[in-house]
Amino acid sequence: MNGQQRPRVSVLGAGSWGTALAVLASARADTLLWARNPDLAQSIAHDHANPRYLPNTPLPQALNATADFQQAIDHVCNTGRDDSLIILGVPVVGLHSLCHKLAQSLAATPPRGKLSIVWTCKGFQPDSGLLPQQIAQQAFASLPELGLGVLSGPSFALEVAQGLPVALTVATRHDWTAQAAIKALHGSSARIYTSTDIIGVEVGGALKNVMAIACGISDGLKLGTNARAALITRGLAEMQRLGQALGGQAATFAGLTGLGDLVLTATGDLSRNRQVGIALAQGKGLDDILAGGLTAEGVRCARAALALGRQHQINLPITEAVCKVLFDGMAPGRAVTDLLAREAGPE
Ligand SMILES: NC(=O)C1=CN([C@@H]2O[C@H](COP(=O)(O)OP(=O)(O)OC[C@H]3O[C@@H](n4cnc5c(N)ncnc54)[C@H](OP(=O)(O)O)[C@@H]3O)[C@@H](O)[C@H]2O)C=CC1
Ligand SMILES: O=C(CO)COP(=O)(O)O
Repeated sequence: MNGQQRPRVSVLGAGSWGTALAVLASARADTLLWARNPDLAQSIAHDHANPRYLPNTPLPQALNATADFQQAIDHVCNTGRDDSLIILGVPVVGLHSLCHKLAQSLAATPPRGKLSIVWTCKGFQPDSGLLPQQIAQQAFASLPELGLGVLSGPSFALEVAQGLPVALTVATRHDWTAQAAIKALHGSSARIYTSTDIIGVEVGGALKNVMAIACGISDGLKLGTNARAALITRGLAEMQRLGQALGGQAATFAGLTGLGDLVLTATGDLSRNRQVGIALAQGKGLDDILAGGLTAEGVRCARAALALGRQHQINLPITEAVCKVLFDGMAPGRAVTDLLAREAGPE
């Protein structure tokens, strides 16, 4: 691709996943990564390193970074092209404020061509139980010309930043948004699949983190691989029950963003949610585990998932057990005993 043909991408949020996606995009698109911390932006732009979130991982020279929010918006708004893309790389707790900041900026400087925005966070908003798509739709309600979607799937940031293969799904109702994500990311190391089931994709991403905590607890207690397989399978059933009640499609949960991400996160030691479960099983307290600012979305959204389950009269026994360990001080071993002691029932 020459400079004329390359699409433009801005990634907002320079944590581990935002940075890894910016690395991926920089091979195919003119990519600008926005970090709210000026020192981090400087380090990415000049030293080609993100020592806080991806230590010991050299970043491509082609990847540029800034702490100037408006510069990141102008980068994709001034093109007059229809494949410009903004990727939101912040956790669910940061999504509301980032979307509103972005909406303000786009209202003041409207894009010259079609602009797509995809978010990458996995979870429910802790207090409201809102899915990311609901947060984004509210924030961008006055800008109906934008293409909105979610990018999700089994993907540890470190492996993506190292150029290892990955498959992701972009779920959107706009074909041109799917095409923008494909143009920016689909290539030799990344396969991008498309979907229109935004709710199914988002519920899979949210619930797999809770199940990864459960599997971490089980593995930390050394309950064996049979127990882990049971948790993954019954966790998938829980995910699908809640997801369908919220409007997701059954088939989505067997795909990359459901089963795929569940298997990765429940078994892969790079998972922070799994690490939380292991640490809980070792007797560590939640406050100590999260003290360094660890992003473990399953902790933040487990309660919201349980509340949604109750609201829709969906039984979520594994989620409930995880909540008891996380927030009610129940010993991990006791939570397992209680799960096993339930009445027998049809699968
Ligand atoms: N890491 C991974 O492997 C993957 C993560 N995800 C998902 O991506 C999301 C982000 O996770 P991840 O990158 O890992 O998290 P990290 O903890 O690595 O980074 C979080 C980033 O978000 C920024 N941030 C937080 N709140 C705000 C806000 N209000 N406004 C602007 N920036 C904000 C932080 O900025 P600062 O440094 O200034 O605090 C930081 O750059 C999560 O939902 C996660 O589940 C999805 C797939 C893979
Ligand atoms: O979402 C992820 C992989 O797809 C990352 O998992 P963790 O947030 O548990 O590290």
